[in-house]
Amino acid sequence: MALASGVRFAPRALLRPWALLRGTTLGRTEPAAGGGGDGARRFGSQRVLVEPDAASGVAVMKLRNPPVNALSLELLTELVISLEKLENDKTFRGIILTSDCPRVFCAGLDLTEICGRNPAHCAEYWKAMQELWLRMYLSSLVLVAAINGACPAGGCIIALSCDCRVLADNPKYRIGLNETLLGIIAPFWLKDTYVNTIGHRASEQALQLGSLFPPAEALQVGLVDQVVPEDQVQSTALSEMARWLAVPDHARQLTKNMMRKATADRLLRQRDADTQNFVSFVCRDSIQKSLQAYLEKLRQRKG
Ligand SMILES: CCCC/C=C/CC(=O)SCCNC(=O)CCNC(=O)[C@H](O)C(C)(C)COP(=O)(O)OP(=O)(O)OC[C@H]1O[C@@H](n2cnc3c(N)ncnc32)[C@H](O)[C@@H]1OP(=O)(O)O
Repeated sequence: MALASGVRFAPRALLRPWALLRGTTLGRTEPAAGGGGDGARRFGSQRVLVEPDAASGVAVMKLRNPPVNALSLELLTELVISLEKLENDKTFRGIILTSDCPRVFCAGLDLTEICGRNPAHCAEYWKAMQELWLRMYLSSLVLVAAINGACPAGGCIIALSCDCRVLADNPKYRIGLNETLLGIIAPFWLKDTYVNTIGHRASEQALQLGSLFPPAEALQVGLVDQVVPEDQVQSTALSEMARWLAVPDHARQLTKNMMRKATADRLLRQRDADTQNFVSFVCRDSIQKSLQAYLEKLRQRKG
């Protein structure tokens, strides 16, 4: 993790996700709709669409794991790989992260990955979640979240790992860490990310109550930086990106590292213990029952 002008400080090789991608189309490059030159070619995978613009050095990364962009093991893996690809390509200085699924930015953890699964699977899944958070939180690129849908729990953590958040002004698009409402507890690094963003007292309240904030409240508490009409989310995210890219990379990167390193190091120091805690917690019968009941409620809510 050497730190110097233009040097990337994101931890690398923490996970070897390639083996998980059997049958996916990661790395395929195709012309973007209406595009022509190299700068308009898009790439990505089955669940992550990347639209790079080499001229501006900005890539738009779209989550597309319908119906709700739940963070399945495959989606986590493909996100990590797409991020790594952009981090390693000196053409790119920023990523706008958004959803390709209508009305939902990201529904958080894919509960089917931790319901009725064996401890080894839960451990593999949790390591992939840690990996994504570490990579996003410490990314040397500017990450702007263009939040065009509901953003609970793990979805909120992904947004909070970005440098800036623009939320569409729709009362249905609520954002926050609602873990307690599922009968589960946010681990310390989710809590730390929350505290770093909205402060201790607001986090204390919001975490215990499992609050999901509608846009105006999310803006007021500092969970998002801008709330704009839905059709302006993308353009506002681009304007924000321009503001962040106006700062010399090395100064911005070193400052970001200074602000975030201690929080990330805390997880890096106790990654295995955190995984064991997660596994032993979610594998308890009582927790499995709550998760199952929550999933059932979600399924019945439909229609
Ligand atoms: C112990 C350590 C804990 C660590 C941290 C955990 C963080 C987490 O992320 S826990 C996950 C928390 N997530 C949620 O509470 C979100 C639940 N989902 C929703 O509230 C809604 O689905 C939505 C607001 C995101 C979208 O609403 P919409 O009406 O558009 O869609 P639905 O009809 O509700 O859902 C469609 C479909 O998707 C299934 N589904 C929804 N969320 C999840 C999920 N997180 N994991 C797996 N599956 C999910 C839902 O059951 C529906 O499935 P069916 O089509 O089969 O009925």
